[in-house]
Amino acid sequence: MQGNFTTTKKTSDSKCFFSHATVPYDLNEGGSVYGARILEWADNLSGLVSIKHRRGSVTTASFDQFNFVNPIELGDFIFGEAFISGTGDASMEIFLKFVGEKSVTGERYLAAFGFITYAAKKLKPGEKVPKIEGVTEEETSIIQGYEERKKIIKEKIERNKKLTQIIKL
Ligand SMILES: CC(=O)SCCNC(=O)CCNC(=O)[C@H](O)C(C)(C)COP(=O)(O)OP(=O)(O)OC[C@H]1O[C@@H](n2cnc3c(N)ncnc32)[C@H](O)[C@@H]1OP(=O)(O)O
Repeated sequence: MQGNFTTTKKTSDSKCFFSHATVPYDLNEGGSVYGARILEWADNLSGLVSIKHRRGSVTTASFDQFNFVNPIELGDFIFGEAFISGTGDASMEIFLKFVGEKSVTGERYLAAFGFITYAAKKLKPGEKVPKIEGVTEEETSIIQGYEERKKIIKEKIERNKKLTQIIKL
């Protein structure tokens, strides 16, 4: 039986936050936070957001873009924030930012930001993931760019089909 499951949810329904004081375990040999640590936090945070948005199982489909803007030093605080920035039929795009903060002075800087796509698993026939509506000006503005980003993602998926045929196993 087919049904119309489409609803709209607000970014505030699924937005998630991360906070952490950097410790030696987080560092690379150069003394700043290891990029892969930030990617792990990012994937974890996006997983929470996408599960809360669809209230069902999900999987990471792609790190569409991730930008390391400023290094995070030992002792700095790091604050992450992630929200749904666009939805397709089965996919959810999550925007993330990580802001560093000097623990003593409170000076803040943009450490990293990016977009990750998650895909909903086990959708019922006719079911789509809920659409998204921004609450803050920042969220609404980022959501407005979704259609343009989705176009680039579709082109990438088509290019990847050719690439996967030539990648040797
Ligand atoms: C949280 C974790 O640790 S998960 C572990 C890491 N992730 C994995 O192991 C996932 C492995 N990959 C897979 O299972 C599959 O490739 C999937 C589920 C991601 C995609 O499978 P597909 O058969 O391509 O599914 P399908 O074509 O229906 O795509 C589902 C949605 O994902 C989107 N999608 C698929 N591949 C990509 C990609 N590379 N980049 C961005 N979006 C993608 C599609 O556009 C589609 O979105 P839409 O319906 O909103 O247009």
